[in-house]
Amino acid sequence: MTEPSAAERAEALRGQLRAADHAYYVLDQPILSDPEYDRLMRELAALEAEHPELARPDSPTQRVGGAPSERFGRVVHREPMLSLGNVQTDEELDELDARVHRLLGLPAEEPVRYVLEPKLDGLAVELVYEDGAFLQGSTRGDGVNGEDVTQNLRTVGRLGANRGIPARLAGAPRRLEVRGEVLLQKEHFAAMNQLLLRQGEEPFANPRNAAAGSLRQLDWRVTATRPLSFIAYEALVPGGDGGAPWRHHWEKLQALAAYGFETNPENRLCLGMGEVKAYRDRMADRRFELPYDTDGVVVKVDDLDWQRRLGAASKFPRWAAAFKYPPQEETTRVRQIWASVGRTGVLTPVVEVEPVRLSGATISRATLHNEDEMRRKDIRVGDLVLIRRAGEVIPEVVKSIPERRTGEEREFVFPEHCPVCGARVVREEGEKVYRCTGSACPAQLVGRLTHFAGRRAMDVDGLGEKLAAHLVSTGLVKDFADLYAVRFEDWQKAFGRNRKPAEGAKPQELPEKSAQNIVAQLERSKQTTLRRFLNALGIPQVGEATAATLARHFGAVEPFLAAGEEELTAVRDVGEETAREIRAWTGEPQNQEVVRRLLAAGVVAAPEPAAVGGFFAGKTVVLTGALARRSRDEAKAEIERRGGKVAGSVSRKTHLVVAGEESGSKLKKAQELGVRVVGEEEFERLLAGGEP
Ligand SMILES: NC(=O)c1ccc[n+]([C@@H]2O[C@H](COP(=O)([O-])OP(=O)(O)OC[C@H]3O[C@@H](n4cnc5c(N)ncnc54)[C@H](O)[C@@H]3O)[C@@H](O)[C@H]2O)c1
Ligand SMILES: [Zn+2]
Repeated sequence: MTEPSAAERAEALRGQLRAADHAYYVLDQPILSDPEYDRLMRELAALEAEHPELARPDSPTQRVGGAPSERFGRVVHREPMLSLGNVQTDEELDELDARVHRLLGLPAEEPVRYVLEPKLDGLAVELVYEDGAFLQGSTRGDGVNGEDVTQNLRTVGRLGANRGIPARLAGAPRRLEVRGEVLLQKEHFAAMNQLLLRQGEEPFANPRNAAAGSLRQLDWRVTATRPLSFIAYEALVPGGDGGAPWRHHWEKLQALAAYGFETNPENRLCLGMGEVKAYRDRMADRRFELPYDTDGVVVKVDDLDWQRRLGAASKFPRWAAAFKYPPQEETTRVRQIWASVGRTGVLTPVVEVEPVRLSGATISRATLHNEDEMRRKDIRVGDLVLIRRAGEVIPEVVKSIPERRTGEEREFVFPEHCPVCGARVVREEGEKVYRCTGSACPAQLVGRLTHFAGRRAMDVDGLGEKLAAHLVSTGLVKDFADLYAVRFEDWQKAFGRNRKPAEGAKPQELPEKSAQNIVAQLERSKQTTLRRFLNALGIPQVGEATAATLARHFGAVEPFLAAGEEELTAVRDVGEETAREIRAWTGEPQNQEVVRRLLAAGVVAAPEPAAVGGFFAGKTVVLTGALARRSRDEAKAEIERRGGKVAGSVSRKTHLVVAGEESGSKLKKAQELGVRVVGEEEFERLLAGGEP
């Protein structure tokens, strides 16, 4: 086969991009991930730059958005609605700043004033007001021709999602064109998808598509049922901004708020690139805390006269650009699906995917919560799927892309028998999940053991799934208490199996060392807190939070074991069902016996110590880059639980910087200021109470 010529490749890329544009802008159901789309776009732009004879005025590199759908009336934008150029690195940001200086003839040392705004991940609309009244509203469309969605827009904000789109403005110029983003807040998105599911309709892949799909309805009454919000970020007056009462973008934003629009409280004025970068870092840290999705920050030259002088190049203004975050979504292929059996016997589909980079980490597994979800999303082995990671550690499988199937894909069938113990698998009436019915299922026991040893439970480092599986399969461990009775030579054997000794090491040295290690870990784990201990037991309905409540209430193991249903119900935040489940567990003589043996082995479950005096107490910590073991939120919660504070940017007041994968400018800053920097391993050690 011969390589396609540049002309053929360019044509193929244009075809792919046009199809993707149609799916994304017109149908609101994308068939590519954003990074895939961006890669194709960059390839095409590079080809066209290298071979100018291949450039076409109608190429996707030259055009904004997609063609407006024929289903809507047409609105011609008086001023075209442009896209935003992309910058991805510090160097590109500096280039942007240098270009602004050059084009305006400013001295290099004079800092430019920029307005920084979160890049909202919704869809852009334009609203026309005359004499203060809302006249017409439209989508961006192809930048010049938008879709008339006036009626639909009138309903935005009616459900109280935010102020929405005001019907009348206070004190606005005679004709005013307002631009901004229609979006769905994350919680509204989740609730809306739930509702769509219950009605048997197709849920949306992400809040952006949901906002676009909700607004671009033929029947405005459907739009009215969707909790859409609007945030304004641009205002134009015919005759140039000369006819308008403002000279700076920042003033425009203030004016928009005064007219009655919601503007973004996160917007900031920044002087020079140092402040621009600091803002970007701060927002990157906080992005998952914001109530809506953002996919970057937008940098805009503040001075409107300068904006005019800078103008635009094809589809991008030269006075603004978007700094995009690492992608949250990617497409990848499903290699395999299998059912994993958890500690409560629930079978969960585990989806193994071809490894991809996602918000700063390499991903090879994704979750589907249960069979219903797998069927609904129609995920098959061999499928290309869209996966999404929004703050959590393991990403979620969002959808399959049936448009890109080859016919080789296979559906995954849930086994009728437990893949581990062979017992029957049942799905009870009204239950969403399949469960292994084996009362002595080793997989369940392995699940319970790893939970018991988990970081938030007894915290036995090194007792993972593999080791637990070995202990169970050899019969060494039948319950938690057995763990503390395993003999040293059995640990050695456990570590010796299937292992090649390390290069240069004497045989047996490695297993011996590992055995010493685990014994030390187990010994250490005996000094624990009641909260951790109760969590470790894996009592149905008792997670970390309930364990903490119970620990506070009872203060010791014995009164907890003795408590009847009524007393348990009286504990704050413990409902009747939970109380019943707890009592059923503690009422089981076998369970009582295991607890007694644990205590006899030397486990001491003390009441929670006050959080003072630990390493993190009173310290300010900055997190940067992606951590592999915890989400940002979890890491933050752990630090706060120990009396520390998490800040967004590095300063002289910072005590510690935790640097995960792909940490950037904050790491540099910390090194400049001489702030202590630790990696993930060290951070975990400090959290576990290790010596600083
Ligand atoms: N997955 C796909 O198949 C597919 C198809 C087409 C486009 N896309 C995605 O869309 C991108 C191109 O879309 P685009 O042209 O809309 O560019 P863009 O989304 O990169 O940037 C322009 C848009 O940013 C938005 N925006 C958000 N906050 C803003 C603020 N504070 N100020 C100004 N504007 C703000 C506006 O809607 C504006 O139209 C691609 O890079 C790709 O990621 C994906
Ligand atoms: Zn089983």
